[in-house]
Amino acid sequence: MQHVKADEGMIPPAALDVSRVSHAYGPKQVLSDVSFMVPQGRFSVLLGLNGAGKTTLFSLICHLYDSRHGAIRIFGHDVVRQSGHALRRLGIVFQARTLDLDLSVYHNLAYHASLHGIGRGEARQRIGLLLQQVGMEDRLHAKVRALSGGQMRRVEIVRALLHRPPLLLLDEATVGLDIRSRADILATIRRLVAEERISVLWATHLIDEVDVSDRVVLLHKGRVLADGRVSDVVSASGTEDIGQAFGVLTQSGAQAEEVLR
Ligand SMILES: Nc1ncnc2c1ncn2[C@@H]1O[C@H](COP(=O)(O)OP(=O)(O)OP(=O)(O)O)[C@@H](O)[C@H]1O
Repeated sequence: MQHVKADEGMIPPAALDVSRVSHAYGPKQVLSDVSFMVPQGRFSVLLGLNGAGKTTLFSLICHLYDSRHGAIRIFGHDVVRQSGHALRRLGIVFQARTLDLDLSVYHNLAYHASLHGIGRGEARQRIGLLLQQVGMEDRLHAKVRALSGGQMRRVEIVRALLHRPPLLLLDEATVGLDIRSRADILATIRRLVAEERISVLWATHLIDEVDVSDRVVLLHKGRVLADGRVSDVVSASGTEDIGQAFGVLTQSGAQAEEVLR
């Protein structure tokens, strides 16, 4: 699979370019030579079982840890050497909830906006607009503690988008939500991609969150087994759908890597 580099002439850089990244916690190797790209303005899925290494990868992308092996670029900016340029283009929703339950929706968001140097007037406007986009404009002054799990996730999505990042990463954003809330959150993000042209990497272990028109990166035990359009991954694995492809690839490991990369 060909990976286009950011500095190749007229070709626009990928929103996210992960190149040959490895990571170990002490002696435990959790990512091995991981490479893939997230194209601009598209919804891409990072699909992997629990423990595949998705959260570790996200931690490296947002520079919580140094990636000592390999390189990560956001719109062509290296997250280690040009972290300011790279990280201001990135919004992230972590798996664990991180809102202050005792503050209102507005105060949680306004606090975050001020950390990004967004003035009070602009922050108020932006918060209003984004809450409207996620269908929560009527909850501006509600205490976060009073919100449902799905509503809290929406507030976290708004918070991640306040500084207008062109790339949004979401780590198991629907975990712990009921079926209806899961579908609503996913639809909201897909609409943002279609209407605002933001680039999204959606990490999940749930196959039913993958659409046939998506791009998918299949991560298993710290290795990328497949990377490309869902239809290509499915046909290259000789199966009928991404669920079957996932099953085949995760059972046949290295052999599958030969077929699909
Ligand atoms: N701080 C840490 N120290 C040691 N091992 C860790 C640490 N964080 C994660 N791991 C291990 O690294 C592997 C990958 O974990 P990671 O959380 O990145 O996977 P994941 O795909 O996000 O799974 P999940 O959805 O369950 O969080 C797992 O075996 C996990 O136990």
